[in-house]
Amino acid sequence: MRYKRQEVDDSFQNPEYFNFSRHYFDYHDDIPRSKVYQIIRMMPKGAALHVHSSLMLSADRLLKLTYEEHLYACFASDGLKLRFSQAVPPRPCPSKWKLLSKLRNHTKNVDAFDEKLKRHFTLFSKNKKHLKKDINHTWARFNKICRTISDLITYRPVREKVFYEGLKEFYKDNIMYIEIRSGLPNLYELNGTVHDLMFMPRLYDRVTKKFKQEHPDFVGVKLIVTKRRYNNITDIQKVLEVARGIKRELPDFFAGFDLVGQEDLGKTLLDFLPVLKSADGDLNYYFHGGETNWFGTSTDENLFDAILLGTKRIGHGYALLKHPKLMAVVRAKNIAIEVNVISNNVLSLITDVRNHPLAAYLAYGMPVVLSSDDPGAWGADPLSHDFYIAFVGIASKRADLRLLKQLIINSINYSALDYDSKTKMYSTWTEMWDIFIQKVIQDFR
Ligand SMILES: O=c1[nH]cnc2c1ncn2[C@@H]1O[C@H](CO)[C@@H](O)[C@H]1O
Repeated sequence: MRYKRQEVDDSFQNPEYFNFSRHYFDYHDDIPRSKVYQIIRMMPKGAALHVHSSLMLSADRLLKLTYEEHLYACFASDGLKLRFSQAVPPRPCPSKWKLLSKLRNHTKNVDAFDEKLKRHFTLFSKNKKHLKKDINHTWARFNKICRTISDLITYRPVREKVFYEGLKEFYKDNIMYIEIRSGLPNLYELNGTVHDLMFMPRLYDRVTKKFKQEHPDFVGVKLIVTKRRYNNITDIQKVLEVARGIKRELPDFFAGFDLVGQEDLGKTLLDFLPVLKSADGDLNYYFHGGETNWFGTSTDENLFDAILLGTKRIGHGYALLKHPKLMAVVRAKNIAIEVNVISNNVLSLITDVRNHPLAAYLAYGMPVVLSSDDPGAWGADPLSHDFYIAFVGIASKRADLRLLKQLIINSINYSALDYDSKTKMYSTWTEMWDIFIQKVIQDFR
């Protein structure tokens, strides 16, 4: 049984639906019709502090970029491979590299072709079959998507557009400031030139400055350098050196370092302790920690090491609720938990959003910020969908605008901005908030 459209906001709370699991995918198409959502969309949202830059942009926009010239495609059993090239790419392809423009021209139904292509850019699917599979299966699908998108956007001209367009989508969602996580790939040009690792942060910094010039009320972007946690300790050591280099060259743009990828299957912080510890204070950490629904595993125990290593915030912190002593430490040390509800739902940690520990974190008054992780891959707005699900599906029914306001203030407070920038951002945001409230009163009375 499905709820009626107009009941979408209430349906989370309606006892009639208590027996039905509330997966984000069930609500996805109805969310934009909700009045609460429309208000949240208009709301000035402060900062998005947990976002992977390669998955910021919507699948629709990515699809448009596949219309760029010189794009070759290879449909392989382990996913779609893409490469911009003047001639057939020298990379191996189990089938055959083909120009995407030619494939598209030869198809009878371009819309159907594009719709199918888009499925390689998003985990969102109305087909629930895969929801019955386990976390590792979901992650395997997700990793495929990450690889295909990464292929598309490692081409320098496309990456510039992706980032600019991504900023635009965030700005339109009324976000003023973003902390992006990026693994710094080596970008390439059509003539085969491959850029060094410093090229990406410089490009991001330059595009941000241009965007800021064109949107003076946008506060900016900072970078958290990442490396996948299946790498070995030497790789981590190398990227920490690169991170130090970025910090020296772009001190205002650089925020810190993090490890990414499926935490359950990857290496632990403890595995990298010798190199992470030697960084002693010269780099700020923003570690993922406890992105698991297991208990007593190396993944939830990563939380101990993240905190001992002085992490400024904790990415996800899903398993923190099972560690009351750590909860107390997190509160005492004022370490924000970066909650990404939709991500946890889509990546199979929970099948029903109401079971998210965010409810308890809010009830206990824990320092929480809401973010969206990979909104492009979820078919979600940059922050609005996450705010909507958190507000309507997880927070107390008695919660009101004050909760939303507090979460936004937290996002400013726990950002990597310096004190003066936070103060300035807060005062601009307050003005925007007042205008927003007036508009809500006018439009939704
Ligand atoms: O929820 C998450 N936890 C850990 N890593 C993630 C998550 N979402 C995305 N990434 C990682 O960010 C990179 C983007 O290309 C990928 O390495 C992906 O695994």
